[in-house]
Amino acid sequence: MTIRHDDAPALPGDVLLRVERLTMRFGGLTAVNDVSFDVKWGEITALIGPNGAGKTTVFNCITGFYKPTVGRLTLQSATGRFLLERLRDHQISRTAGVARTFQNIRLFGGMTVLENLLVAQHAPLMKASGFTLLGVLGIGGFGAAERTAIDKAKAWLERIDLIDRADDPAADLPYGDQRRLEIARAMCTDPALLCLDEPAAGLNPRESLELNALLRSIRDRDGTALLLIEHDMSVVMEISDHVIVLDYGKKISDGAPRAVREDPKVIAAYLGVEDEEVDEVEREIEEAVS
Ligand SMILES: Nc1ncnc2c1ncn2[C@@H]1O[C@H](COP(=O)(O)OP(=O)(O)OP(=O)(O)O)[C@@H](O)[C@H]1O
Repeated sequence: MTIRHDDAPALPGDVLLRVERLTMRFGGLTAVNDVSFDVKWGEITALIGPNGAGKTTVFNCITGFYKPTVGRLTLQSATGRFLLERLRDHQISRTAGVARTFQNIRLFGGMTVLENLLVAQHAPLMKASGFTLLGVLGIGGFGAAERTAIDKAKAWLERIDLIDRADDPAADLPYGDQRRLEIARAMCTDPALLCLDEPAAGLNPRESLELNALLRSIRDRDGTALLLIEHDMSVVMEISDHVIVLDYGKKISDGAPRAVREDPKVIAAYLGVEDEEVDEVEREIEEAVS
């Protein structure tokens, strides 16, 4: 069945995902409150904010883990226009082309590094088999599809410098390598949008630099847009093109990294000051920069 939502309004050509008035309530708690933003093609967009600000909840709404209480999530890619809030999570990943990684690494630790990248390509392989045993045994296009899958997996292992570890169990890799493998696994599905939940968490400075290089190359070489939640401000400021800041479920700032970093509302949120003290923070910043 082809899923397309042609009744959704067209987005400007440079916008891949438009989040409009997104609200998510859990009983009496409003975790995300009337949040709107765009994710553009060819950009790395960072979603930041203090603990409990609602970042993961926004991710869970975009990727279909939660059904938003209110809001429209329009994704417009080469394969069509989709209203994500109407889709189930597997449709969002397979049909709309949204891939994600989690805060905690979720590789198949007992499988080899190569197998982890082949499992990610399960859907096209099964399609090539015609979902029949004869298909899997090589009648029809399965053999060619399998070779394509292996070639793609190997190309990604070359790119993340893990080709020499292809036959080792994924669990034996150092933490930073597991992170990059998880990202490569997500990229094996050829996503239009890659959502990364705290990709730099737990990395040492060298691993963090390798991660930055990988994320930039995904943006520049693969043309995949990235949306990431990140607490490490050096990573956010270094690689993001666009930053959105949440605090208590509301968007408080949205713009280029430098502008957001100097926004008094953002500084106040991170310092944990009350709303009425924001003016004071603003004055202090102005005095400091003048
Ligand atoms: N399934 C849920 N049921 C009830 N409350 C939830 C649920 N998921 C999240 N929350 C609440 O929603 C609020 C926002 O949580 P969320 O995890 O989205 O924040 P976050 O910005 O990702 O935080 P962190 O940086 O600590 O991961 C929190 O108060 C959290 O306790």
